[in-house]
Amino acid sequence: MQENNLASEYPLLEQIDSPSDLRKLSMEQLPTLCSELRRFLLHSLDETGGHFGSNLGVVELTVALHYAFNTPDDRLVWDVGHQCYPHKILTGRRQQMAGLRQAAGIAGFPKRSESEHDTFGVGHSSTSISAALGMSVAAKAQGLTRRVAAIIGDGALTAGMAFEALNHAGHLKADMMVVLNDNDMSISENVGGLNSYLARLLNSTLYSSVREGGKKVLEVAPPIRELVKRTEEHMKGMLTPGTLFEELGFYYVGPVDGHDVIELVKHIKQLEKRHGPSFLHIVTKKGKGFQPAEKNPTKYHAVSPGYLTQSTVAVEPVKKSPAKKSFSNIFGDWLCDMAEQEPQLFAVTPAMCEGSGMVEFSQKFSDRYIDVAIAEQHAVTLAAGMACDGLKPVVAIYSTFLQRGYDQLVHDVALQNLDVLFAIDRAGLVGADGPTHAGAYDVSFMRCIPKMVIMCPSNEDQCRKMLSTGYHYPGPAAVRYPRGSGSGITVDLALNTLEVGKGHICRQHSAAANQKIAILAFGPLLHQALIVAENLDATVVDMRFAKPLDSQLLAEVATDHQLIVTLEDSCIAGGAGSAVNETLQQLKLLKPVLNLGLPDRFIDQGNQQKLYADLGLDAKGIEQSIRDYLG
Ligand SMILES: Cc1ncc(C[n+]2csc(CCOP(=O)(O)OP(=O)(O)O)c2C)c(N)n1
Ligand SMILES: CC(=O)[C@@H](O)[C@H](O)COP(=O)(O)O
Ligand SMILES: [Mg+2]
Repeated sequence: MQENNLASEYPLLEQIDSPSDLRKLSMEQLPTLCSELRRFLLHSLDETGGHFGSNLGVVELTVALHYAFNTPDDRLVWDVGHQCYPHKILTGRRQQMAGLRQAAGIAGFPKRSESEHDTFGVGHSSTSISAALGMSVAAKAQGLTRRVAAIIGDGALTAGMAFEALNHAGHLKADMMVVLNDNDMSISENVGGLNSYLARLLNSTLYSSVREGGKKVLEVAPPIRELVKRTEEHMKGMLTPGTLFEELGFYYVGPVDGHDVIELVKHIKQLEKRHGPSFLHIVTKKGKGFQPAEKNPTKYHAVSPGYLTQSTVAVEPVKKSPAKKSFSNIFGDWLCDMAEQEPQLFAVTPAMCEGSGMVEFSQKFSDRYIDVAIAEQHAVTLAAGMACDGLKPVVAIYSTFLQRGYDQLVHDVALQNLDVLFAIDRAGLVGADGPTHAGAYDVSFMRCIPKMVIMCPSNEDQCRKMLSTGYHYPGPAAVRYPRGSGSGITVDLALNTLEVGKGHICRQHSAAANQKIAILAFGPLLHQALIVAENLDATVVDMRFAKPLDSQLLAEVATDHQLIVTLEDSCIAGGAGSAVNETLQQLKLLKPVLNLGLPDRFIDQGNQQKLYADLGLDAKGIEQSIRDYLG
């Protein structure tokens, strides 16, 4: 976006390089600023793509918070952080929006190293209340009168962690504000009793009018304040029970129109004077101001570049239609096919139906489809319970989000050897979402769990076979596959299985090979290994299982080769390569081993393929590493 265009198109917005500039505006100018900001977002995201509906929905809220609070000294803590673009624009990063979610550009989530305004790094949901409470505790300990607010969506509020924090904040009577941005949506429709409860709160006009009446008097006649307050409390007790949030110790205000920026500023200013925890419940529309997104917020949760021109015609956001099926689609197809013949198959998702490729299953097998909301821990233990009593649960979960359910995986599933299949999507690097969403650690954190079977498909066909293998394996099993598509290989539609713990030699070095090198690949990087092998005349083994490792094959290969190279799209620390090292030691086969995989550091966002290339995990880089190792 050209800065010289901004002067004419965004006259107010271009005056704002920090929230202190924003605070120079009059209240009356704020609605105009909001419409400029919304327009800016629409155009900026047309160039870069990114999270969409949530950002359009929080324009007024973001302006109001920065206007009412003295940021960055006061703290704003965003939950998930996918709605932080207006915040980034108002905090000096307007021009950097052109590089949003790109390599060397600004991140798509709040990031402490990027700005003092990003008070807490995030990407996973439901952390904001805990973090804000921590900041409130710190402010008190240091004698600071700092205001702190957590901004959380109705989806993120469904996670246990959010409730743990509410419970504690009420107990501490902490000086903090929770702003609930209720747009009645998660990525898909929000589910659960809490969602119904919020809807009931919206409908209880009686309660709102009592509170509204009370507030008006409260502002004009201080002596009557206590009387009104007591009457209000009394009425609440008589007419409706206190809200859940009041019961937890919060002063609740709402529901408030989250698109009325002036009202929002007034409410926030009122609340920030109070001591103790307060709860501002605002109602917004996901995708506000862009009709196709308002109508179809799930499709517009995130967009690809170029959505704007075409969606005004097509109403659907433009997603590049890939010729090849993604691994998520391969999983979704397998799920439907397996469910046809297995009546006890149930599929569980923690709020990631679309991303996990489960839309068709959710429609065809609605009675066996379970969206637990954003509740990964619960998803895993729910599956454990189902497995105890005769069902065959399949938990579809992103690698990064399984981190949330780790104790449940160990203690509730594996320890009891329960028959649960984990379909782990987004394994490896994911690209634009960056380090918060990288599926880098699952092999390492699962490998140490007794009884786990861990499968790493190198292509789509193998992925399907591994899903069937894991499904029939009578214990905890995981298949981990990457974001996006594979090579487009034809998939055998039969529901065949593989032998557990068996690898496969794909290519043998020739008799004339100078150095006998064996590349042991775990997962989709096998294709890069095969290219390298042509140049180096190496053996290539598709190991398939990170656990149990094919130690017999490994022993054979180690005996016959001078160098073993392990290759994986997960972190080397404790990964599949480490399993090879350990096994070789146990077998007393002390061979030189070169472990290639994700390095022991967090990898920033960027184009997925390019990131792998930059890390030396494309054919060229792998060959170079091997040549360097051999000296
Ligand atoms: C622990 C975790 N699980 C799942 C996700 C994926 N995710 C990102 S945004 C989102 C929906 C959040 O809904 P809400 O908080 O209501 O925000 P909205 O998108 O409606 O603005 C989900 C499920 C995540 N980021 N973190
Ligand atoms: C913010 C969040 O956690 C999700 O919206 C995530 O960005 C989805 O990622 P995919 O695009 O890989 O489904
Ligand atoms: Mg929501």
